[in-house]
Amino acid sequence: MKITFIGGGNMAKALIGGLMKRGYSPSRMHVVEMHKDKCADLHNEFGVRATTELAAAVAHGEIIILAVKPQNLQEVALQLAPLLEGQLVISIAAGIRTQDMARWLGTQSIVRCMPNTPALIRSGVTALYAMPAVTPEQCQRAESVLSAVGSTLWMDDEEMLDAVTAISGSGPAYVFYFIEAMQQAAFELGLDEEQSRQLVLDTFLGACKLAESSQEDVAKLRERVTSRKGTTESALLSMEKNQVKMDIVAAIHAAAVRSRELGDELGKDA
Ligand SMILES: NC(=O)C1=CN([C@@H]2O[C@H](COP(=O)(O)OP(=O)(O)OC[C@H]3O[C@@H](n4cnc5c(N)ncnc54)[C@H](OP(=O)(O)O)[C@@H]3O)[C@@H](O)[C@H]2O)C=CC1
Ligand SMILES: O=C(O)[C@@H]1CCC=N1
Repeated sequence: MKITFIGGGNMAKALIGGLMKRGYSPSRMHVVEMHKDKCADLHNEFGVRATTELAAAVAHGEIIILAVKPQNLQEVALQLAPLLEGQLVISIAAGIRTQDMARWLGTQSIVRCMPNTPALIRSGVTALYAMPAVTPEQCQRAESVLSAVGSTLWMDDEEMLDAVTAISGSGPAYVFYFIEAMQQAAFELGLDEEQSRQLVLDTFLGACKLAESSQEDVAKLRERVTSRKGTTESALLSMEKNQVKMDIVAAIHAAAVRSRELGDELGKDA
């Protein structure tokens, strides 16, 4: 399957890198990127053909992946519309609804999905939504691309993609933020950089593996770490006092609101 990415930024790179680790040949992937220096970087890093010219790259692709910022999507879709020859279009853009893309692109063969950056190491998770006109075979094609870089799940209700964006699309950033906080604390407590990296990352990996392998609720696993009058209790009491959990929940709601706002603001014709 030949894939053309429009937009060669962070997420396109994560998908290209992940697909290559899965064995996709770089010759099957073309990228249209508006910055010449980024085209050169993409070619040097992945060996893919990267160009500023839309037409030839679109003709090459059996699947077109829209990987530009939501703010650039309408412009790209309008340029793309006359070049399409029945290809499946997959959008990874946050917020932008399929009915708006269909109007701009002049096709209903559209799958909207939300991957995340761990796709680079084939540990991503992607939720997908297909417009009703997308055939089962096209759904299978979309799934085979995204499942090459991690797990996948289909959504019946497109609105749920705003929630997915807030949870797993943006989610790696929340995890990195927590890791940064723990590394700062480790440094302040006198551990060196290498020691903090090992202790913090192995703690995250170990806790996630334990949660994944356990049938129990994560709250139960947390309670098991928390000895009465012990160290964890002190930390968790401090977090509760500072409403850390409530703040995290509120922050994730803000991300979902932003996803819906992007759809409302950018879905209107300019
Ligand atoms: N980053 C992430 O973790 C995730 C991102 N997404 C979605 O993926 C999309 C891309 O995000 P991300 O990779 O982070 O963004 P980036 O800004 O890193 O990448 C987009 C690239 O496309 C370029 N571009 C803009 N207009 C055009 C055009 N007309 N033709 C070709 N290239 C163009 C941009 O240039 P310039 O910078 O000048 O605009 C930029 O280099 C977004 O819609 C985002 O919502 C989805 C899941 C996760
Ligand atoms: O921050 C963003 O808008 C994009 C979508 C999900 C992750 N990054």
